[in-house]
Amino acid sequence: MAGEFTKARTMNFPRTTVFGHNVLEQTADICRSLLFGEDGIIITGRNTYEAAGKQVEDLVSEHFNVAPVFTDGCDHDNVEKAKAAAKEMRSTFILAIGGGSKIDTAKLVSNDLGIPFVSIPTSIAHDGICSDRASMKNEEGAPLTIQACPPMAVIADTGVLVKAPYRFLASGCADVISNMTALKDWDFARKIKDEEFSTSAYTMAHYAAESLINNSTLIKPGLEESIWLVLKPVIASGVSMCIAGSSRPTSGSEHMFSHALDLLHPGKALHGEQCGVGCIMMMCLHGGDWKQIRDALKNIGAPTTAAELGLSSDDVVDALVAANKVRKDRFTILGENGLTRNAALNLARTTGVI
Ligand SMILES: NC(=O)C1=CN([C@@H]2O[C@H](COP(=O)(O)OP(=O)(O)OC[C@H]3O[C@@H](n4cnc5c(N)ncnc54)[C@H](OP(=O)(O)O)[C@@H]3O)[C@@H](O)[C@H]2O)C=CC1
Ligand SMILES: O=C(CO)COP(=O)(O)O
Ligand SMILES: [Zn+2]
Repeated sequence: MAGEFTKARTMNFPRTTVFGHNVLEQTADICRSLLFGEDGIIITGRNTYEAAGKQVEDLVSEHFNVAPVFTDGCDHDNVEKAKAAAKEMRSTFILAIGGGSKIDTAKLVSNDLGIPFVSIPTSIAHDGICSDRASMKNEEGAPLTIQACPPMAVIADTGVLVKAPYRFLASGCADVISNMTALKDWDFARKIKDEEFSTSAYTMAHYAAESLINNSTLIKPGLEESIWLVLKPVIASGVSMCIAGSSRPTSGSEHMFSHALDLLHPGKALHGEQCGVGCIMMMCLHGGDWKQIRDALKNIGAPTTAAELGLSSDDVVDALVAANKVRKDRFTILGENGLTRNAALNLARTTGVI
């Protein structure tokens, strides 16, 4: 006889996602349609205020009373600073205008204070612009991923994004392409460990990565059309995490390699760039088409070698050996014991990473 049915899930998604040319101009209307109260804060940075923050402030101030709060990276002090400003302003909403650090700060403030936020990216260096997960640094500077709120709305203006340094876009593409090995790891963990699995999250994350691989020759610097091609997969990748209720569809052994690099050799390369190179190597371990991953990254202009990441051969081998210890509860192709130094060296050499 079947047991009692006990399954239950909550999925939180962005309610409105607007992207394309000049969509920034819709910000006030979107805030009004979401029935935001009168007062709000803008979490932004010095560069990103210039790139879009000031424009948004001007656009919404006819209807709302908003004040910018300038933050740096997403850490405890910056989150507390933004929280204090939101409380002082009796803020009923937050506009996060910037890269991942500003959007992640807003996710945490929104979660802690129970007020909605709008994600207005000025660059797309990874797939966190519309996900419900925030990445912050702990007191030792080590990265920490926290379940938080997804944005109530995403407003991604291709005219703004095309002006950001191209390196960010290439990194964002690499982060999404790296879903390919995260998904193989997830399938592997389902088979070996009977891990909970979501076909819908899998399919969405896979579509996102495949679409960027297929369009890789069309993604170029200075082209608004390229941003357009990248946005939907990036959003889909974020939504796949909201469906799964974890980063499982988008973060596997390749992300563990990147997290290991952040711990051992911080600040050398961007998150997505590291995940892309990790994906080449982990795809080889899975026995998959790693050359397809490498070629797509090359077409886009993302790094495919240690040297392009600013790393030595030893740095890469160290991170490969450490990768399985980064998140022990996430089973991947690296297994429980990880790679030996020799195996790591062979893998990095075989794939031309070193
Ligand atoms: N939530 C998630 O899933 C993930 C989150 N992360 C987190 O995201 C953060 C990194 O995010 P990332 O997006 O790389 O960038 P950041 O928010 O750190 O921004 C990087 C730099 O780029 C500048 N910048 C951004 N947009 C523009 C623009 N249009 N023109 C000129 N300069 C610009 C920023 O300026 P300014 O100083 O004004 O902000 C900043 O100096 C880290 O905190 C990391 O931990 C990483 C991976 C996944
Ligand atoms: O970067 C992510 C997805 O691209 C999130 O992954 P983590 O949960 O490993 O931080
Ligand atoms: Zn990532």
